[in-house]
Amino acid sequence: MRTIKVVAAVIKAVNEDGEPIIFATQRGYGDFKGGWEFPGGKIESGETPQEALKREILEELDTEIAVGDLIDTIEFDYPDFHLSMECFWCEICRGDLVLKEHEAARWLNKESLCCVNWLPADVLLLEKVQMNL
Ligand SMILES: Nc1nc2c([nH]c(=O)n2[C@H]2C[C@H](O)[C@@H](COP(=O)(O)OP(=O)(O)OP(=O)(O)O)O2)c(=O)[nH]1
Repeated sequence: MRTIKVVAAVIKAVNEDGEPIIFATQRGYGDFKGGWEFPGGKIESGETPQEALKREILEELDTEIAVGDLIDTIEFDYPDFHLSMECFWCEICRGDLVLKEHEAARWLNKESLCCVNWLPADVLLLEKVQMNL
């Protein structure tokens, strides 16, 4: 089975009540349309994961991010491919998270984190994100 290498950004911020929140996006096209994910995409040849993530977030959300620590690498078998997805904590440096490709987006806190219909692979990451919010 072919492996697709993807990087994903768990963009963290603080809301007006001082609570930590993270940014989730809903896919606007393709096989997984309507599913919720962490923004990001495929690593191109010659890129580090961090470079790929900065490029993807600039392309998809018109926003510059700082890439922090690796949260986890998710390994998941979809019917047609194996996904290897490196997920990083990120923060916004500049920009307003403009949805250029996604259908919708939400800021989620610890309690609402599991309220959206996450893609199957992402479910494996949620516990770690929740523990560290
Ligand atoms: N970006 C992202 N992709 C995810 C997540 N969870 C998950 O299963 N995926 C899967 C969906 C896609 O098959 C693949 C990411 O590819 P991608 O974001 O480049 O999207 P795509 O296949 O539509 O690619 P393309 O049209 O831009 O080439 O990883 C996630 O949280 N974020």
